[in-house]
Amino acid sequence: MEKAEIGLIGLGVMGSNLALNIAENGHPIAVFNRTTSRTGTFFEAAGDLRKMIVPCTTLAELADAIKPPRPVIIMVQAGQPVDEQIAALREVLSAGDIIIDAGNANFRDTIRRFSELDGSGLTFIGMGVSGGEEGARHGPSIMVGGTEDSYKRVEKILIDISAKFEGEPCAAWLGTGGAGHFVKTIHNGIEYADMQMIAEIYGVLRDGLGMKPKEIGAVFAEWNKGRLNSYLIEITATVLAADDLDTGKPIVEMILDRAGQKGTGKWSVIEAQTLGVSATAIEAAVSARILSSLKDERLAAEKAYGTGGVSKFSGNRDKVLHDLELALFAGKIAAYAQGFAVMDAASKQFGWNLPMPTIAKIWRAGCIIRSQFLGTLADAFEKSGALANLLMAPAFIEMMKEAHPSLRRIVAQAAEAGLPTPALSSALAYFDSYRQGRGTSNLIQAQRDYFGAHGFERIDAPGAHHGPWAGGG
Ligand SMILES: NC(=O)C1=CN([C@@H]2O[C@H](COP(=O)(O)OP(=O)(O)OC[C@H]3O[C@@H](n4cnc5c(N)ncnc54)[C@H](OP(=O)(O)O)[C@@H]3O)[C@@H](O)[C@H]2O)C=CC1
Ligand SMILES: O=C(CO)[C@H](O)[C@H](O)COP(=O)(O)O
Repeated sequence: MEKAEIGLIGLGVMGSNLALNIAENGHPIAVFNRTTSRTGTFFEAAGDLRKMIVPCTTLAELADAIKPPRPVIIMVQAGQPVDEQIAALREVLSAGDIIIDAGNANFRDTIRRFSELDGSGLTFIGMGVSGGEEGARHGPSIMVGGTEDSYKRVEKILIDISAKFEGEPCAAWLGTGGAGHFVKTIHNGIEYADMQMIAEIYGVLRDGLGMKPKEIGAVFAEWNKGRLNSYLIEITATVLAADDLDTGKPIVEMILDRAGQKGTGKWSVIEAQTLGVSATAIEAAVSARILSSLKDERLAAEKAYGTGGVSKFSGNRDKVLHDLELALFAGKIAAYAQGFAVMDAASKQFGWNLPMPTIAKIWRAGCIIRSQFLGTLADAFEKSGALANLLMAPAFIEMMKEAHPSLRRIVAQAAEAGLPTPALSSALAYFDSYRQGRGTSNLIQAQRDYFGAHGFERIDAPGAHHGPWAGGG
């Protein structure tokens, strides 16, 4: 076989599928994995695609198998392993070659890696990839950060392997430096919020309405035909309908209620706070995963407090179901408004000039949060240009006006019933705070001035002022 066009390190879930995707799209690829037996197993299982794949047992072999200038994708665990692979690649690559980190890197690490590679002659790209195993194999959403020129050098391969939405590729250059990994991080933050709000609605259906998994699955399947149409709603319906092969019981009932997390949700929240952007639904989703991990404490607390006060939902069931659908939709709007506000602030802070309509468009297919809603969102950004907040786009004002009364009823009834809805409640509080022209921070300012002489602004005169308590705090 002629030399490969590209190399890939890391044949785990994502790397192996990306490699097959690249090969299937007609690009010969050289592959390497730390545990070499995995490379052999991968190659054996590649079937007809073997003719497009060069399995390598050392990085020197990998470098030698690729036609210069050599692009090499690193798809390993984020963090130290990426630094180790970059250091090892520097020994075997030469000027003009391109290192592409395609894992879920912290964008601050990506920025550091750009500066560490500066002057080395090597080009670096930090690239977010979403879509899980299936996306990697058949078309992920690809978010590229680096110079536009370096993107151009690998654009053909990335476009070929990406998901397509009505023929449009879901891969794009988004900005310099850490832009691609930042956008992927916020994608995941939104993913956390989407998943948490779906889980909260599942909780209301299970504990508030007493429904069984298959019935709940049918509700989600029905919702998937409407405004909530999305990959996450679709898989929720599928998961709820599935039975455990060992016990024959619904599989969800056999799964421990303790959610894992690898860091991107937490990074979203840290960056939102650092940038001074309110992202309460995402914060609540990360916190909910943290609380979920305290299984033993939660069991002890249930024993201490009992479940007294936890009651069923009342009222007409069809009406409650309709409210739940709209509540989830309203919560989704608030979470996306927050995620895009965080990206807007980061774009300004880091000078990325992030293209919001493009981001919404490349998330319409391939990625975990793909949905019909993202098309509406892309339209809103295209029509409105720069938006202070998605909640101010005319189409979203209309949608939120219709949906927020349902969110209010569901959050209120869930609170009465003793059912936790942290992300939905936070989304509602965010919306109510955002649309409240006269808030309550005047009192906070008065308190701050009282105890710390911090001063406050007056509504009727410019400048800094102190209250009549000055000197007495
Ligand atoms: N799974 C998913 O849905 C998604 C994952 N990602 C990101 O993609 C990246 C890879 O994830 P995924 O494929 O799921 O992970 P896996 O656990 O399936 O595979 C991890 C890979 O990393 C390699 N690796 C781990 N540590 C080292 C090291 N110190 N040096 C060299 N290689 C190492 C492993 O090699 P070995 O076989 O030798 O252990 C293996 O090839 C991560 O950054 C992840 O966050 C991004 C989008 C979706
Ligand atoms: O990037 C992804 C999806 O977009 C990965 O699946 C990621 O692992 C999800 O995050 P976490 O493991 O923290 O739930």
